[in-house]
Amino acid sequence: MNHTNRTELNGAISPSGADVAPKPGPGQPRAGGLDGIVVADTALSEVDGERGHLLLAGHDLETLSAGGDVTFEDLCALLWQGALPRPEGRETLRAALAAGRVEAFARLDHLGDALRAVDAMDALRAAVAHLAGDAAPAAIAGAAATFAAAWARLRAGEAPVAPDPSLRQAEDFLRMVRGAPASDAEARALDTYLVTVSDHGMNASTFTARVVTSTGSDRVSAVVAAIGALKGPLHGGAPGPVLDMLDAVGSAEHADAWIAAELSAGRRIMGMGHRIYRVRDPRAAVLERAIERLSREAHGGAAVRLDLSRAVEKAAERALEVKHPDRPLRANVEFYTAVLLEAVGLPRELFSPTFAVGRIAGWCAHVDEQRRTGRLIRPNSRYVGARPATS
Ligand SMILES: CC(=O)SCCNC(=O)CCNC(=O)[C@H](O)C(C)(C)COP(=O)(O)OP(=O)(O)OC[C@H]1O[C@@H](n2cnc3c(N)ncnc32)[C@H](O)[C@@H]1OP(=O)(O)O
Ligand SMILES: O=C([O-])CC(=O)C(=O)O
Repeated sequence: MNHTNRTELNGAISPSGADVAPKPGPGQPRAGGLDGIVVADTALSEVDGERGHLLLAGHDLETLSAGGDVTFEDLCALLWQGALPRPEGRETLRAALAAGRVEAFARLDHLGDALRAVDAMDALRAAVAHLAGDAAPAAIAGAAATFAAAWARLRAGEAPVAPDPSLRQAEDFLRMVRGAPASDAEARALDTYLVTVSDHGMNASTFTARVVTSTGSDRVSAVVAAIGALKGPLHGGAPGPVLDMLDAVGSAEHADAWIAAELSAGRRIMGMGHRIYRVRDPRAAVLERAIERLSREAHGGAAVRLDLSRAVEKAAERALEVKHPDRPLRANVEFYTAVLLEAVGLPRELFSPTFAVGRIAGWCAHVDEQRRTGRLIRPNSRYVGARPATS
């Protein structure tokens, strides 16, 4: 490792190269998390953590999502082909994702016990692993929606619902999970969610997909590994626990006491904090607006949840500011993910797989970009174990 790289690694190794890990000062990154290290050039997304902006392939997320009519298919075109589609391109992608769902449904009886896993992310990981290694992005994305929905049906003791290839991914996913058509307002809210989580710089699961790709491995291996990374509670596993938290708090007047008890027990508040954002995650506001829109158009119940979540968010912000005055810990995307996905009628066990259904768009785009522009990703480690005794 050269001198520059030594200092880049979070200051974990001193500029002199000595094996000393200096204790980080207040607000300084700690060792081991690769904070601040650029591992790839990408044209897919930019996360501005200081100002709270997310750019998706040249489009500001807030602008992209403002009308609530950009679909997951549009976003796939943007990330996979570089531009939002014209109407006929939209139709091509809709058909490709629908074909992926239909092919996956035909495979359901050939997945061994994959869909009998107790955990939905275990099931999704095992089921996606059955796809052919270099399956096309739309085939993987469509299959993920079918597998996740089939898992939920089997878990509820019901038969999986066959896809309807005339529908777009968001409306068919809701239909396959719930066994009844979704309203237009619900499908549009889910589209906004899938678009919002589709890509996010070098997050842990995307990095995982790029590392796997960098070895020359195939697309499905990269996506399977990424699903494993997304599963963890510090990444895509947070929204289910956010809903558990809202249930446990119950009403706004209990929020401060509940948050204080969690923090004094040494637990983290799910849906709060972020590696990159030092302000509120801009996606939280986008999802909040989508929930408001949905509650105006269809679900009055979502408004009640929204009020409670805002109260809990404020209580968490206040308590975390006292506990970590040097480290802004604000709401991240997972906080309002929980409220939105509940409002469109998805069970909480399916929140992380639904995140994966959206993020697969980004993973597949990164796999292709890594193939085009990257090289083997292989950082260094520093040995701190025993050495043979010298005579
Ligand atoms: C899609 C996504 O992946 S968004 C993230 C979803 N995950 C969550 O919401 C889980 C809760 N949040 C967290 O655990 C963190 O904020 C993370 C993992 C998201 C980012 O963490 P990092 O940048 O690695 O910060 P790190 O883990 O170093 O934490 C810094 C300090 O803040 C504290 N902290 C960070 N987040 C939280 C939180 N949500 N609640 C309580 N304390 C927190 C840590 O305990 C640590 O305190 P210490 O210095 O006293 O040990
Ligand atoms: O960027 C991150 O580290 C986590 C995140 O918010 C995401 O993957 O959407």
